[in-house]
Amino acid sequence: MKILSAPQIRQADAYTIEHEPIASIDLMERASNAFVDYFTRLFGTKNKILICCGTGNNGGDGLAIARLLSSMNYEVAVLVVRPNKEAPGSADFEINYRLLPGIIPLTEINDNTQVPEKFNTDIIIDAIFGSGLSRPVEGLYAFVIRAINQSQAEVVSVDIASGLFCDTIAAEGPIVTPHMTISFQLPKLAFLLPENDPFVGEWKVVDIGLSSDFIADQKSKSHYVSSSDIKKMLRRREKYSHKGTFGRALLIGGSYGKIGAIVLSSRACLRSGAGLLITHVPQCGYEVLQTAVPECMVTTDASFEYISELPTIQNYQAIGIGPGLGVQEMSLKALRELLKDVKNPMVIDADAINLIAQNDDLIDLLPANTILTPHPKEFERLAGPWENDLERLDLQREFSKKHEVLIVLKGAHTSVSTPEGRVYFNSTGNPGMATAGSGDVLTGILTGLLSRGYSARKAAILGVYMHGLAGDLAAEKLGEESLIASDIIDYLPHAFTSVSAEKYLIKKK
Ligand SMILES: NC(=O)C1=CN([C@@H]2O[C@H](COP(=O)(O)OP(=O)(O)OC[C@H]3O[C@@H](n4cnc5c(N)ncnc54)[C@H](OP(=O)(O)O)[C@@H]3O)[C@@H](O)[C@H]2O)[C@H](O)CC1
Ligand SMILES: [K+]
Repeated sequence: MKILSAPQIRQADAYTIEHEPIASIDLMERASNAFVDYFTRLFGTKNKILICCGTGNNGGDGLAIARLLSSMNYEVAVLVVRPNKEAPGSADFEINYRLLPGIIPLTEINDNTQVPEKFNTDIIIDAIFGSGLSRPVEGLYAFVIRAINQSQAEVVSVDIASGLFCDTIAAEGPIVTPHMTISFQLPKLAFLLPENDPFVGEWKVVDIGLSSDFIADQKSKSHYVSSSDIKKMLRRREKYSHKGTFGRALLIGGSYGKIGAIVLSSRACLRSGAGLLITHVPQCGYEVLQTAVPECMVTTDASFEYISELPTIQNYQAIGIGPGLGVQEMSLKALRELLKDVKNPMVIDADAINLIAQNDDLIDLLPANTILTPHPKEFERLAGPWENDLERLDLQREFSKKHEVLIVLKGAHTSVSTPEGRVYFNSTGNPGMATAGSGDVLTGILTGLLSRGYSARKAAILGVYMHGLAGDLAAEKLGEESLIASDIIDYLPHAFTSVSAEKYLIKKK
């Protein structure tokens, strides 16, 4: 799913009005109906609702939503914020203003003295500003937004929190801090920047039927990975296949006290479809691996405690290195040798990333399209510091372009950047997955998918999605609090089957 900028969204709006064709007031009605449809699934008629409206089209939506909810027996009141008494609202705001039934209490606020300290209601629907915000909020609007934020009510924003820009980090000036945002058609970039989290809350995108042709034609550097994107990517295991067909994978890692990391990667790699897995560990890991993962073959290093040398690396479709590796001098030497010899894209994680960050010569040795999977601290070691999330995103894109690698920056909505400078935000996963070993599992999945013959871009997007989906399915059963990395592996089969089952059902129809 593409992420469009605020001007592109405005153009999509105009294009739809002209080419569907549909009157702009009817498009507003469609958007308001889509909002109400989702809202009424969450909140019953017992709630007292206050709808705070600006006088642009976001406010117009607010008025239409008030009318629709009132017709469904919700107890609704409307507050219009209009600093200049004489200034008319947008054309569609004014139409909906005239259509507002008399039974809905309507208050207009024109100056600061009229703003209550806080609002006494169960739910506030925030429709002051939407995608048309053009500058930070001040004056009367700021007073109202502060009162909204101080209220005990559940706050639901229409399209985007009032005061938040669609395409960037939070500006100066007050911004509504909603519990939920119900947004139109496409996610906004602002929803995916962690520091905006207080101004987004939970979010849901509802379809309002903007032209899909127009959206398909738009250029966008940012994408939100949806389940339908994933269904298109997932391959079927062919009937006439054998374990060689699915590729040979090699994992390198583990050190004394950290063999568990490479065990997790190995198990996840096999669960992600690798035909054959060889895991290279220091001698202390031999028995552990053979016992914990009987499906993989194990080669051992000359060293007992650390990786100090390379195994044979020919004939592998994919190599992953890093989990549990440590940053010993001898492991650095082995990594350097590996990077000099290897030709295919690899997966680089954990201490292998740290070693690359500490040794400037290594980054240029990485084969094109190698996937690196840093968490933010590791990425900072690689690419340097940033001021805010938007800068971090730019840094990630630039790093990928400059070094021709994919960066999987782990976190909520893990972002995958490609050498072309595109960024794909993941839509699965939960806070329960912030647990020891979760990253080792991801490395195994990515190595497994690469060995299956997926391109690096597809392996990264698909792998991150499946990792998150397995975590979500595990959390559904086990809860987020107790989730451990092994649970993610245990639920990987369910993740793959849930996506592929849907995919093949669609194909058969
Ligand atoms: N395509 C869609 O998704 C649809 C969206 N709809 C809804 O429309 C809004 C966008 O509406 P728009 O009228 O463009 O913008 P807003 O309602 O957000 O606000 C515009 C007015 O507010 C003024 N403004 C902007 N920033 C400030 C500020 N900081 N202080 C005071 N006033 C401000 C702006 O004035 P300018 O001076 O900038 O011209 C406008 O007067 C979208 O979010 C959806 O909710 C449609 O209903 C359906 C299709
Ligand atoms: K809003």
